[in-house]
Amino acid sequence: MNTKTIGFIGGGNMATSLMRGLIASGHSPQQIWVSDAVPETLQSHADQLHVNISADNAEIVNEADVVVLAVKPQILRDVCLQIAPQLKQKNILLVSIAAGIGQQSLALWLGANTAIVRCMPNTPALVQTGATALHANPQVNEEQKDLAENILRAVGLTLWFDDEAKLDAVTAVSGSGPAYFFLLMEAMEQAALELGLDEHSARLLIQQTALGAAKIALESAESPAQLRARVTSPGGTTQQAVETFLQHGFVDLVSKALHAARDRSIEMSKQLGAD
Ligand SMILES: NC(=O)C1=CN([C@@H]2O[C@H](COP(=O)(O)OP(=O)(O)OC[C@H]3O[C@@H](n4cnc5c(N)ncnc54)[C@H](O)[C@@H]3O)[C@@H](O)[C@H]2O)C=CC1
Ligand SMILES: O=C(O)[C@@H]1CCC=N1
Repeated sequence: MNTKTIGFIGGGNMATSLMRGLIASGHSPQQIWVSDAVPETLQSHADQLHVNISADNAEIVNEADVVVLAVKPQILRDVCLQIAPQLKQKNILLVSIAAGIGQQSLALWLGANTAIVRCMPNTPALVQTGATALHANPQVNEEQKDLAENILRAVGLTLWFDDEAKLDAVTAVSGSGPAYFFLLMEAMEQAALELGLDEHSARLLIQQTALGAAKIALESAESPAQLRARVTSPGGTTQQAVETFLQHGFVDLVSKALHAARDRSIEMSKQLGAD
């Protein structure tokens, strides 16, 4: 387990997932610092996670060996400009998890010599089943690469990408991805109620089915199409359902949704970044 002090600027959904995941995997809460603009958020982190809190982003930079930028992309520029003067005095690794903000913008705001790992995690980090893509700028040394990887690997799978542009696609696939599965679960639950199941039974059956499908997909050497075929008895119930999905443009719809997410990531970098 790494013994570095990890600072989070922004203590919202994603930072909470990462902090909980790190603590669950053995990282000491004493070696985690978090700042936030909302005092109640900070107090709840102190009460529930027993991490160190501060209302001052500058204090996070002072205390930490690595700082994770976990604010919304819309305010990232202001936060970076705020901490930039301190970074000149303290050469530490910055890890940005903001969607759609590229290395070029981060370097402009934080200082050209700053070691920056840009990454795209997802909320299942909360249960140590996250998936994170990472990209390092040339200032990041091997030790810092290991440090960033250790933080994110504590909460799930990590994958490095040399080509930063791929992170827009990753955002559309795994960054936003949990929401797509939750949407499917919501829709299945609604349909299950229409079919006469009670809410409790429907939710349990759907959750366990999602878990089982993910587990089998991970553990099997077969493709999703082959696994689907194993459920689909000719002339049976699954065939009816799958044909209904396909006839109504399911595959095209998923493609359109992922393209829209990818395009939004690119658009955000143009609107909010300096790329
Ligand atoms: N939620 C998700 O599934 C994922 C989010 N991300 C990225 O993570 C970042 C954070 O997203 P969420 O956690 O969902 O947002 P969030 O809104 O839950 O958290 C942001 C936090 O920053 C705090 N904040 C606002 N201004 C601040 C300031 N000046 N200084 C310090 N803290 C301040 C807010 O009070 C809030 O608690 C975003 O950049 C997003 O693109 C990346 C991957 C997945
Ligand atoms: O919706 C968003 O913009 C962020 C990035 C990926 C997941 N949540």
